[in-house]
Amino acid sequence: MADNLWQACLDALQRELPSQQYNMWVRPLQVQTVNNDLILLAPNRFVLDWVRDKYADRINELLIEFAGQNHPTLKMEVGSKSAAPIANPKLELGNKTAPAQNNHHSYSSNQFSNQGLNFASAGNVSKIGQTPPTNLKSNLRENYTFDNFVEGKSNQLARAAATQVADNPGTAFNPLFLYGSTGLGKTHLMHAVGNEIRMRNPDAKVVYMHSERFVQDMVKAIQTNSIEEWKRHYRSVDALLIDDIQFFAGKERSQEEFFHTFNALLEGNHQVILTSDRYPKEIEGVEERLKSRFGWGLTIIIEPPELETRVAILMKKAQESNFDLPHEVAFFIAKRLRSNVRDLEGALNRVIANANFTGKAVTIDFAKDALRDMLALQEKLVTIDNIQKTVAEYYKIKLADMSSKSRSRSVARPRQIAMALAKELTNHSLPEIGAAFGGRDHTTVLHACRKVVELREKNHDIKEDFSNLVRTLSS
Ligand SMILES: Nc1ncnc2c1ncn2[C@@H]1O[C@H](COP(=O)(O)OP(=O)(O)OP(=O)(O)O)[C@@H](O)[C@H]1O
Repeated sequence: MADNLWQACLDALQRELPSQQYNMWVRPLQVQTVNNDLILLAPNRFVLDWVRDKYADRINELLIEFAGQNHPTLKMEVGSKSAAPIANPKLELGNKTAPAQNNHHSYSSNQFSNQGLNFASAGNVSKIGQTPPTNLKSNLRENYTFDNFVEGKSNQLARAAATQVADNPGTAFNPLFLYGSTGLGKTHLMHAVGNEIRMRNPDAKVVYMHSERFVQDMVKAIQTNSIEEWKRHYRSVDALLIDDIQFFAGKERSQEEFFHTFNALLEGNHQVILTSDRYPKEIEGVEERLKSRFGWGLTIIIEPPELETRVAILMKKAQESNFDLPHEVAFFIAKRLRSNVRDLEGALNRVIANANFTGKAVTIDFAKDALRDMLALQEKLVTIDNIQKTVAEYYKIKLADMSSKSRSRSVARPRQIAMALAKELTNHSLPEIGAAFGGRDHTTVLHACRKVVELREKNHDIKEDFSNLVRTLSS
């Protein structure tokens, strides 16, 4: 009965939530009933807090909807139905038979435990019956940590997933696939996981590698007749981090080797983390079977950071460099440079260098001057014209509808989105934007901007449309 009721809730949540959120937070929950309590068991505190915060209200509504007056009381606890410490093959240390294929949808009792148990054993797995790697360097960049990764809406899920993986390597989400445009922190997060794993278990073999380097290494191994050894080395690591896997495109032999390495690692519950500049299915020139395997764990996008996060990143980076960056200057830079954290960093470094060199006070005018060419480039990239064309194409409406008087929803909504984008992505004033949209009043633009903020909160499709458009326009 409770199972049916929970299943109905699950079905509804699956329809309502973006799949990655559903897979990440809702799917791992187990249900138990005691008297008239419906107890959701979360695998750890982190998931519990998140679900309680974000989804408990909605779950309650669904319970009332499906069970009516006598609906059970919703409770949440950390725990698991199958309390017996089984199910995690990594704990069976002497066992060399391959464990069942890891699948991110099947969570076992101790997969999410924060005890580090899984990992301690993962470290041992590579020592059993295998030659320890001798020539694989970890290549981890120590300065990419969770501590100095600034969290915002755009990267919150990715960061949370990365934290889970660092807590439970090999079992939480395997592989973890992070994708998004260039310079948004994918590499940083990947190293942060690696560093965290190493911090907890200094013996862990964590190897970071750019995919191009992986290919080069493999070619070299073939040339020197050492491919077998090469394979053994890769397959014995506890965590393999491969960056920018879109560079595998067209390299069939490397894909083949990677496919086998990847399977071996997953089967042994060793962690794999991958990044790419696009969604796995969209990577051209990579075999279907490999792409589909990329999606076995958890696939998460990192979006361009919103204004507040951009300001926070600048302030944090300035602080790390012991540079006193006035808040309004950070705000000015963040407002002008929108698409990419790497550019933000570049801008900040330039301001710091100029300030040190000239000894002048750091004001908005100073920053304007120091960043003149960067700002000019950005201005040229995003124009209202461009926004109107892109949005019209995206929604398959006529460009003329951007300025028309039509109030039909199919036209008015895209027009409002285009106005909001113009406000967000250009430096035009509200009256200027109104003028460009068929001579509308600035209050109409303001209304559109507010409406779009509201819609992005409530409506997943619009949220996604908006992000897609920002990405297209900013890249
Ligand atoms: N949220 C963040 N907080 C702090 N620094 C960040 C954040 N996001 C990105 N950065 C910094 O921005 C720079 C670029 O990030 P990174 O190299 O991780 O991007 P990427 O997404 O891997 O890009 P590419 O696809 O080009 O490899 C790095 O120096 C990184 O530290």
